[in-house]
Amino acid sequence: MEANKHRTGSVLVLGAVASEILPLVRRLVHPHRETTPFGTVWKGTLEGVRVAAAVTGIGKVNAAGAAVWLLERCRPRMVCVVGSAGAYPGAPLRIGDVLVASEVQAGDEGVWTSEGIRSMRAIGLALAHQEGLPVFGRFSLHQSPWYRWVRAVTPEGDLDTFRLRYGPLVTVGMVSGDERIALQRFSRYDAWAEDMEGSGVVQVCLHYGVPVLQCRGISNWAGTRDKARWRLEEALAHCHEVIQKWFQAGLPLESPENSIAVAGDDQA
Ligand SMILES: O=C(O)c1cccc(C(=O)CC[C@H]2O[C@@H](n3cnc4c(=O)[nH]cnc43)[C@H](O)[C@@H]2O)c1
Repeated sequence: MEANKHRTGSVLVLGAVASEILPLVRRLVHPHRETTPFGTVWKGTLEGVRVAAAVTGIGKVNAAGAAVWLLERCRPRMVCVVGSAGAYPGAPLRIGDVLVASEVQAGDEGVWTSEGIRSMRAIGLALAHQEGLPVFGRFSLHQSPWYRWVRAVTPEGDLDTFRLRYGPLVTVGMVSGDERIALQRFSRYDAWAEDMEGSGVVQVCLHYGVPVLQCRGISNWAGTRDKARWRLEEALAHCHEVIQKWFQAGLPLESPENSIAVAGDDQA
């Protein structure tokens, strides 16, 4: 609490379904609930930081729509997407790990011909622009001061019961339905895990110039449809453990750039 006593600005946290957001809502001081066209948003404070925590609905259209609606109204200093993801077999992840996205790919966009799939970059169509430069299907997050700050306060490695990893995610409209598709996607995208919302939110945030992070607990192997083999609750609990550490470390809402060295020193 002390670290954030004089902080201004708010953080917008987005999750597709209630179970991805409620662990955070339970920690909010004086939560106030509102309804949006996309779902519910709770507003309150956490560790002295104003937070809007919203359920968006599944898929990138719902997530992007909710992001626009809330960005317009809440004007947050930064956005954080939370939830679960399916790890690709072969990726350096275990079920229960937490993956913070170093980049998010828009996995559905491109051209699909009989000869194969061509990416947005290959066909020269930009999805957005950043500092005047075209951004195709890969949104890189690792250059942002926020990403560097979270890496400093929660370094990659073993925590008590799981591992925290920083690496690439891909967002897809159709989830991998079997291991063959999951393996194909692992080699096509060079991503470690897939989700269904991330790129939609990241793309919207790029248009608004608002920094964004994505933190997901690995609940399953992509391609595994049998929910009995998923560890959703555990993955979400671990994801929220990581987010909680960021709040406790005093999210640097004004200037993450100036706080990186300090955060790094804290880990020494
Ligand atoms: O019914 C299925 O076969 C099936 C397979 C994968 C995912 C689902 C979902 O309903 C996912 C909902 C939710 O969770 C995220 N998520 C978690 N694991 C995965 C995955 O392996 N592939 C894609 N998304 C995943 C996703 O972001 C959704 O919000 C159903």
